[in-house]
Amino acid sequence: MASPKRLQGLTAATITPMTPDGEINLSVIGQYVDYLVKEQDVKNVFVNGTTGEGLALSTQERKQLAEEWVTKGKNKLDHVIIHVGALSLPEAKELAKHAAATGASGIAGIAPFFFKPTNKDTLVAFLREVASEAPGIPFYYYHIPPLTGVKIRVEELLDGIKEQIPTFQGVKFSDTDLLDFAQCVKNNKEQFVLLYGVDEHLLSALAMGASGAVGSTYNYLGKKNNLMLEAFAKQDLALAQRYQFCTGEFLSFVFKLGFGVAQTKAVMTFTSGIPMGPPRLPLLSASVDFIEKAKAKMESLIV
Ligand SMILES: CC(=O)N[C@@H]([C@@H](O)[C@H](O)[C@H](O)CO)[C@@H](O)CC(=O)C(=O)O
Repeated sequence: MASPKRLQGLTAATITPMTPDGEINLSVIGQYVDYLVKEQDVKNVFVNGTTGEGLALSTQERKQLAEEWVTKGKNKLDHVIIHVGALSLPEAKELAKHAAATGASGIAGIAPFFFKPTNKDTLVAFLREVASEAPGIPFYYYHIPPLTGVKIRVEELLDGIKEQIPTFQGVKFSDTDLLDFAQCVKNNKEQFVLLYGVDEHLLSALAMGASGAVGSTYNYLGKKNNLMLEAFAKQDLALAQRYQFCTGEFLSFVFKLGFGVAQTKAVMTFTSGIPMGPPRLPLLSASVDFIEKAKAKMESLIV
């Protein structure tokens, strides 16, 4: 599904549906695609990332999910980006090669985070080897220092990267360092796609010049966030703020209850009606108390 369109707008960081006994549940992916497209106006997905518990899945499971998303997304989704990052270089390369063979529109990779790259050159060397397994599709760097602990500034990383990685297309920037993000935009806006990944701050990133966003809340608040993008494009800042405050009100409420991937699965289950199942250990399922309170909050949201 190599897409001629440049990636922009919203991309849902997909959840990995699981059966009650913890197996991946491929049978609902088709329904999930239709829900995103029809109910949330979201036509781009980022598969096997943080929200998708990618690093908690086996290589085989990651491949099956990649295949299913590409197959079910055909003629419905604009972009299916497969996250192929792994701690082991051979595993990341295998996943990259596989994603390209399935027909994914792009691949992305995080920095390895057990043995960490200590400088830009070693990080680029790792990413280059991964990207070179999929020479026909775009590669995106997935920057998420709160989880990887790899804090190499993206501004520095992007300097000269195209010479090292010819398929380099952009960054999924999941960090709150808006100075670094702004420098990336200032230096590379024409050349690269710069996607922001902290949903509660998206409006600030749009003001900095973000090309779009990747995040977990676009699974269930995609429609409202699309309206925020529209309001921002029309320079209606007051309306854009109201939509951002709506996401903020929900997240600020659930953060106080304890919020992460497990809770995202629960929120998506009650919002979409598609069973997302439990998370995989060491994550634990959201409590009944969380689900009741989050559901009531979601139903009370107004713009
Ligand atoms: C740490 C984390 O999970 N961040 C999320 C956000 O969408 C996050 O859930 C949201 O901003 C709420 O904090 C995304 O950046 C992650 C993401 O895009 C992914 O799952 O690959």
